Amino acid sequence: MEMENSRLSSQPVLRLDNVTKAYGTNLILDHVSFDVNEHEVVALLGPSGSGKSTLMKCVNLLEHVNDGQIWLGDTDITDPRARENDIRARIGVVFQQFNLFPHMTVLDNIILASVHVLKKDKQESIDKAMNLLKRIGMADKAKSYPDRLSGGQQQRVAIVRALMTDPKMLLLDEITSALDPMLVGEVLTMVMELKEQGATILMATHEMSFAHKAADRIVLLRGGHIIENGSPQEVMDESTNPETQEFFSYFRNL
Ligand SMILES: Nc1ncnc2c1ncn2[C@@H]1O[C@H](COP(=O)(O)OP(=O)(O)OP(=O)(O)O)[C@@H](O)[C@H]1O
Repeated sequence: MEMENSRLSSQPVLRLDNVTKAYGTNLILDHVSFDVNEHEVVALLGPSGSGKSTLMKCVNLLEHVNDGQIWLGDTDITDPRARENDIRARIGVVFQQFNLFPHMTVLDNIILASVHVLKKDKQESIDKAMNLLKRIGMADKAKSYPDRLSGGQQQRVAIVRALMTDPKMLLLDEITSALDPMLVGEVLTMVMELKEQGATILMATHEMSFAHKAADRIVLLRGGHIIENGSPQEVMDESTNPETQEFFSYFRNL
């Protein structure tokens, strides 16, 4: 029994095991394996078209893998018997485009899944949402509609919404890419605060200096393969792999 417990406690929150994904004959992810451990922030980097979004979609069950497994704790979420709603509640997802419903207030957007999918008590959900909004200084926007908010505020509301189900981890897919550069900072500050509070995060990003500062580990994807998996220092500063150097020099020269 003790053995069993120690095995469970060292289990990663997310494990990709030889994940392979093709669109038709176009192989996008070729036996991709890596872990995200508890309280770890992992930045998924790679050139445009390298498969970052596809990988994120496979983890969020928006796409099916062709081969390999994705484990969320001890659940194989690629198993067709896995319950999609249960899994989605355990992973908080934020995408590049703010996906708030325009016809609903900020508060209604935030409590929607909690009340209608998880069937939580409405008042409890409202209290929780208001607490989260207070923490990011946006309680006064609860009754506003999304189009009255800046892009940065909308994205922070989307993060709050993702936190409502107390997910095991957050999946952040290019969450600052559609933002005016002036508004990127406030969203990244919120991600940094979540890291400091111990959140487990997998984020695809083009913000290299943020990845260097915030990530515990960098996973670099190229041509459907992981070519690096190490600390920001190892991967971004010290790697001698020419493909890695070429990728980061492109960003340094921007
Ligand atoms: N639904 C789809 N059907 C067919 N091909 C697709 C589909 N979605 C993505 N692709 C292809 O898969 C490859 C990887 O795309 P993906 O969006 O995952 O890359 P990415 O690394 O996220 O790129 P970016 O940094 O530009 O967002 C691309 O060649 C893309 O054209």
